[in-house]
Amino acid sequence: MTETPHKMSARGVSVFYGDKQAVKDVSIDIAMDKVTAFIGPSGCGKSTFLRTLNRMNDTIPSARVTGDIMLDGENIYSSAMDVVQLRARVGMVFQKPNPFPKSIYENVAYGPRIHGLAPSKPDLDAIVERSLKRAGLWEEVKDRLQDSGTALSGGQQQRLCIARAIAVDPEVILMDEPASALDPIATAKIEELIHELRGRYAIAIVTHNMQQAARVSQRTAFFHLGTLVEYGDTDQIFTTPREERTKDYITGRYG
Ligand SMILES: Nc1ncnc2c1ncn2[C@@H]1O[C@H](COP(=O)(O)OP(=O)(O)OP(=O)(O)O)[C@@H](O)[C@H]1O
Repeated sequence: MTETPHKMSARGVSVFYGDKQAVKDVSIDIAMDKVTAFIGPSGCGKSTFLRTLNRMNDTIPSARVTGDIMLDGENIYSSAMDVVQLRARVGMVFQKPNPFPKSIYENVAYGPRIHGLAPSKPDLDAIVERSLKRAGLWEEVKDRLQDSGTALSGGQQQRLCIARAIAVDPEVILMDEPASALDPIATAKIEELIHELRGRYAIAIVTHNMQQAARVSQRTAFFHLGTLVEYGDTDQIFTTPREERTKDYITGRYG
């Protein structure tokens, strides 16, 4: 695999829901300047693993995580870690767009305001504009910032959610099947956006869609039955997988 600086490192991570183990002893490094795709058949644990990276599983009462996850060398599961701060540094975009039932402006302004990132109204306006521009939505909404975020199309709502994540200046963006609820045109826009965001943020994306993984990522991790079977450069995983199970999956033998 090509050498590159790491942003996050997981070591020996397991996740349990009650007695059931959903993720088994996963160790992986998430590159600073690349898009990492998590692929694998339904139920293999890829979303569960993604959620360990910003402690989103903390919100599920039956979930228990063991192992270590470091963000710039700092253990995110240590008691010293402020989870609210962590989720600003490691933002998340979900499968179903989930804007707040508030204006487009407020959706983006809320995070920077509560994190104290904008001392004045002009500062906040500038953050909102910059975030919407980076999310490729500004031109479509600049004249109606006070309209409700929920009145936008599905694809626009998802880009609004990306703008909301960007607004608090994250270091990592996690995306859990961000385009699976969208039509092909909206999906293509999200994929283009992922290309544009690469380099500025470390990005990890769960996708069911292997073509999408091949298009948007530089690294691919293949999960099966809770284990990380193979991790490598996307080109290698899709052309010369080392593991039989990876080959079976990418050639469509199961999943
Ligand atoms: N909140 C939960 N409570 C109990 N079990 C769960 C919960 N969420 C997921 N699981 C179980 O953990 C396993 C892994 O699920 P997960 O959603 O992480 O897989 P996935 O690979 O992302 O699948 P999919 O692509 O279908 O979302 C599955 O067996 C699933 O049923």
